[in-house]
Amino acid sequence: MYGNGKTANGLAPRTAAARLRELLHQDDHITVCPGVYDGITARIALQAGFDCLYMTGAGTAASRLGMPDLGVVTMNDMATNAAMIASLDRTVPLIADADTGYGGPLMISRTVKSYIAGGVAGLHLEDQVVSKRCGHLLGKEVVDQETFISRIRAAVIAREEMRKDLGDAGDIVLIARTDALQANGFEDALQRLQEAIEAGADVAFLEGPTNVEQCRIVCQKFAPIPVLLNMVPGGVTPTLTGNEAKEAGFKVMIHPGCMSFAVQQSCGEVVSELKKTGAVKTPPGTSPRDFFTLCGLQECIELDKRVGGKAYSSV
Ligand SMILES: C[C@](O)(C(=O)O)[C@H](CC(=O)O)C(=O)O
Repeated sequence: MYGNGKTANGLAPRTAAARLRELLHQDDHITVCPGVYDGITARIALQAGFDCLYMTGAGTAASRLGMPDLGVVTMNDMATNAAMIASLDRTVPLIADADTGYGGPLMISRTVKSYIAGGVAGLHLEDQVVSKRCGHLLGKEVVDQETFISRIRAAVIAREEMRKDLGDAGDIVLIARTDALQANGFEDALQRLQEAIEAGADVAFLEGPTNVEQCRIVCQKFAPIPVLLNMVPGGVTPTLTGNEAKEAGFKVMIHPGCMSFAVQQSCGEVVSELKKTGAVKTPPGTSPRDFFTLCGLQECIELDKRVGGKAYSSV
């Protein structure tokens, strides 16, 4: 950024949240976000040209802790991971899972502020109990509606405080997620989302709709408030394509498991081959250079050159 408040291309800089808000309010458009959880998966998704990424909590728990999505990750695990991913390409907004907010209202405030400070464009906050689980597992428990709304209020106030200090850079898109459908039914889940929107949330997220009719109803009820669809393979929601989800009325669709499940499958095959034969079959053209290029090798070399370095001139 230059002293006149403009970027190198002469345009006013846009914050991550502003970019996400723009995507969410485009007519006849659904934003499809791959679920990423580390530097490699984020780089792969960026290279594929997605205009928004999703940081999955399940993937973060699995990749950072080797643990299932059962509420084991802490705010620091999540905020650090989200900030790293958001930093890889500031022009591509990141939506990050914030689970239950990791505690009471004071902790939720701290979580929201940490995500904003890390450059996250949007986060979702849910109404499961703190010992939560993946929304597509059975036996979920939710907090009462009043507690859920106090979580949303805590997030809204944290954002207000950040905006007061930082202006637009203090903004973040708040996505209210309810898991109440499984235990309390559809009407209760809709009511929870309604109150969350009234409390200042920007996007509604009904976790685990079990049929397309529920999808259509939730989108119709909240329009023009954007509604998010969580597409989990093997989960409780019927599989919809991007177009089908758009037709149902969704404005944003996350695929949290798309990378983790692919890694489980493809790495599983590679290591079982290695175990069996003692050799690894790599596709032709694979090399360290190729892999590091995915992770910004060229930009690193350029930076070193710009400061007069020659360290990588013969890499
Ligand atoms: C969206 C989600 O919160 C996530 O962690 O990515 C999970 C997805 C999953 O566990 O596969 C969810 O609760 O739906």
